[in-house]
Amino acid sequence: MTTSLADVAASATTLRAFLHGLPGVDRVGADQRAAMLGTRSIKTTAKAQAIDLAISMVDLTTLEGADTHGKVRAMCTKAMRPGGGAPRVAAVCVYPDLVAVAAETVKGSGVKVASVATAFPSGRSSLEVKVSDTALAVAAGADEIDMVIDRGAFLEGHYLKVFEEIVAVKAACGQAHLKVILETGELATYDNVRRASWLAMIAGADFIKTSTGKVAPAATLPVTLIMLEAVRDFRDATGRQVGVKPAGGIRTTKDAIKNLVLVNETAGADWLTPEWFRLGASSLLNDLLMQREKLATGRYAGPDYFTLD
Ligand SMILES: O=C[C@H](O)COP(=O)(O)O
Repeated sequence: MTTSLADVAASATTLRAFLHGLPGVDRVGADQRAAMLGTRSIKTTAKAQAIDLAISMVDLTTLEGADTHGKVRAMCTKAMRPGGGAPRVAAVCVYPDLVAVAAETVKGSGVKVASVATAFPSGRSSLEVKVSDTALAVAAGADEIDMVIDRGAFLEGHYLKVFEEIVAVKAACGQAHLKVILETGELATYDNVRRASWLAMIAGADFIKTSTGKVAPAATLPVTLIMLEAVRDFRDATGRQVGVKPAGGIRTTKDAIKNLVLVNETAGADWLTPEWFRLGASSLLNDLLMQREKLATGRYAGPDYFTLD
């Protein structure tokens, strides 16, 4: 890379020139490669390991207006001890006002608390509100902040505005990790997914995340593939590793394993840990646990065995 990234973000013009200078995404190629990797089969022993790895990468999520303290506590208990000897999940993900309840429940377990600050899911609020939303969530005990980008500004080409918001939210995070949600289902093109990925990483994202789970399409394989290519290329260019989190619509063990194959074949094995790859999902964990049980015993557990998400 001939220009340093500090120079890239020096002005709206340089940032725009850099993002529009990224190679275009071959749409057909990306769709075909994702489809091809999605059909790879894996051996039974590898499948058992893949299921446990996937469980350890789950950001177990509840993001409903009707969420209660009781629901969040129950979800946290399941996150810490999914049952049957399965590993704990990576994190629980909740709205900011429920961070304190989650943090108290998972304390000392190693399960992180993530929160969707910044006027999630639309992001339609002032920067002051977004920064304060973030700071309050961190003060309440959030280890990770999942912010949404301003898709309106991005689609109008106001990249510096999006960049500055991410920088401001990152500053408000302090020690907490920042996941930047691109909401790829609203970005219209794969080229935009690549541009938004780079924009977020240049601005300081620790993770890039596909979706809020409130917009369709959410975490499609081609979009995750493009984001994995972006983090791989960003590390080659800068030496800094950024994580990836597909989220929204990932419900089955099959979906989870397809994602793991994609990670391995695209970004590489360095990303195959919960530190660098997460699966944001509200109902995936139950299917992973059921398939795990099936592999271990040869039969599915009864319907009452697992708590419903
Ligand atoms: O961040 C995670 C998503 O909101 C979860 O979406 P989901 O309910 O489709 O699994």
